[in-house]
Amino acid sequence: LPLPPGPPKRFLTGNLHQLPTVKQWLVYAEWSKQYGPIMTLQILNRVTILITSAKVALDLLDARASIYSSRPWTWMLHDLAGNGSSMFSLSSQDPRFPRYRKMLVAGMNKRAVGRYRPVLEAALKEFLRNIATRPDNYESVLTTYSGGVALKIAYGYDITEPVEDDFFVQLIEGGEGTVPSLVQPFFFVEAFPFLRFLPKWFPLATFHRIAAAKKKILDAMVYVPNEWAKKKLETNPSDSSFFSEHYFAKEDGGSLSKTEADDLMWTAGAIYTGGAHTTSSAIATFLLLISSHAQVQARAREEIDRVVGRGRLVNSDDRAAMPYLAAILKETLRWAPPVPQGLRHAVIQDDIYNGYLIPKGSAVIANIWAITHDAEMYPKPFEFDPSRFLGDTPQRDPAELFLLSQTFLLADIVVSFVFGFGRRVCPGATLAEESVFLAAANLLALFDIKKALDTAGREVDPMESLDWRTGLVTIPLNFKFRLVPRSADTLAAMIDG
Ligand code: HEM
Repeated sequence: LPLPPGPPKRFLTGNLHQLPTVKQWLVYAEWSKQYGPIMTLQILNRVTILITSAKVALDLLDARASIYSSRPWTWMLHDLAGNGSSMFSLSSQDPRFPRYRKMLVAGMNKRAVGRYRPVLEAALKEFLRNIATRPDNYESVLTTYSGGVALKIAYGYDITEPVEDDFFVQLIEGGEGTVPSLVQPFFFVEAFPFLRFLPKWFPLATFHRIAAAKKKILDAMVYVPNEWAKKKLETNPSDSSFFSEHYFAKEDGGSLSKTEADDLMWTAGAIYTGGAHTTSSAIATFLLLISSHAQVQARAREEIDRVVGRGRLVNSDDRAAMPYLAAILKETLRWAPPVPQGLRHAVIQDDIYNGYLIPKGSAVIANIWAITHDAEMYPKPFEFDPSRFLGDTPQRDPAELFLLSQTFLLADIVVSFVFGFGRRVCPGATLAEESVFLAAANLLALFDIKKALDTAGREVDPMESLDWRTGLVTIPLNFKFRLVPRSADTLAAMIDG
């Protein structure tokens, strides 16, 4: 059977010459207009299947999740950079996979997230104080918010002031883009593994030097917080976090086995690294969109004032009473999904779909951005229109949570599109939605979110200079907005109190 169609290949190197280096999700979406919703990208002996429609993604990654939930193995990431034990890289057939997922799901499901409420509320106040004074620095302020929540939940770590000097914040910021830099460009060692025996000093062995530099960063992101958390628990065993709960979980009060300690290190690391940049991307997009859609903003604020009044911050219990804000957040995630091409899946056995062969071991990329911009499912996909999720015939929620049993998918949720697919669906989705809701609702409650002004005092369209970061997690770059407190007294009382 043939492979799915795709751009024409060259002898031996296949599509190497066409491999996009920036904003791949846009390029793949463009190709799909010519080659259809399932395509092949072949580089030497490595096959990648690109999916750009919801139907194909759900047919394969959800309906056939038992064979499509692995990760492609790469020499650079798994072997040379030593990241094979990470949750994000682990094969679905590895015996650690169900153990990791079980720990993460138990630690990040709805009930668990409810217990983290005080953490979220403290981080929220810190965030509101920071964004009020440094709106132009939104990227760093947002990373501190989402990274701070993740660090506190994972390890019980409190970010220190000034945040620019906080070692863990720097680790998060420095770690951004490390994994994509190992898997997105094509390294010849992937096709010719014997190259890994080249000595490290050999002039053509640049890949060795890249892998070694990235290994340092990736190791630091897991080992350093792990050692910090262990030390902290020696002096303060009552501290509560994902880490401490597992550290003291032995019924007989004994210490963890090597395997248990390793599992804990990698799962806590997954919360830290998974949570650091994703939520911040969604909130940045919210700021971009809401600052340029005054009517949507006014309607959302009216809803918040009606439900909460002006005397307190919005909290998680208010969420159910705010359908319009819920629609805005769905539309934000649809308009710019934070992980636009998802994480690569891999298929563990030969499969056949619509007369095409999907060979065992192929990487499978479901282009989430293309799916949420499919005009058949979301008419006028480039318009920001929260009302598409309201009324009698709402369009499909791109981040819908379905409750399923723990045993079936090793997650208590299956989420459509924005949070990924099948057995790899994002275990942090509930926490993410909660953190984004709190930030968005309170920004609206406390500030008029306006377009920035130029030197002549005219409003600047934030879309004019807009760009997007290339990487696993994207974020809108180079836009400006203004936060005008609705009442300076209320603001001070709420966020300092
Ligand atoms: C708006 C915020 C977020 C978005 C859009 C998002 C999206 C995603 C996506 C698309 C995947 C890949 C799923 C797949 O392979 O099909 C993923 C995986 C993952 N996410 Fe998230 N995520 C978000 C927030 C978070 C948070 C807050 C955490 C942790 C606290 C987290 C932890 C993880 C982990 C550990 C994985 C790997 C799961 C696995 O490999 O089995 N994410 N996320």
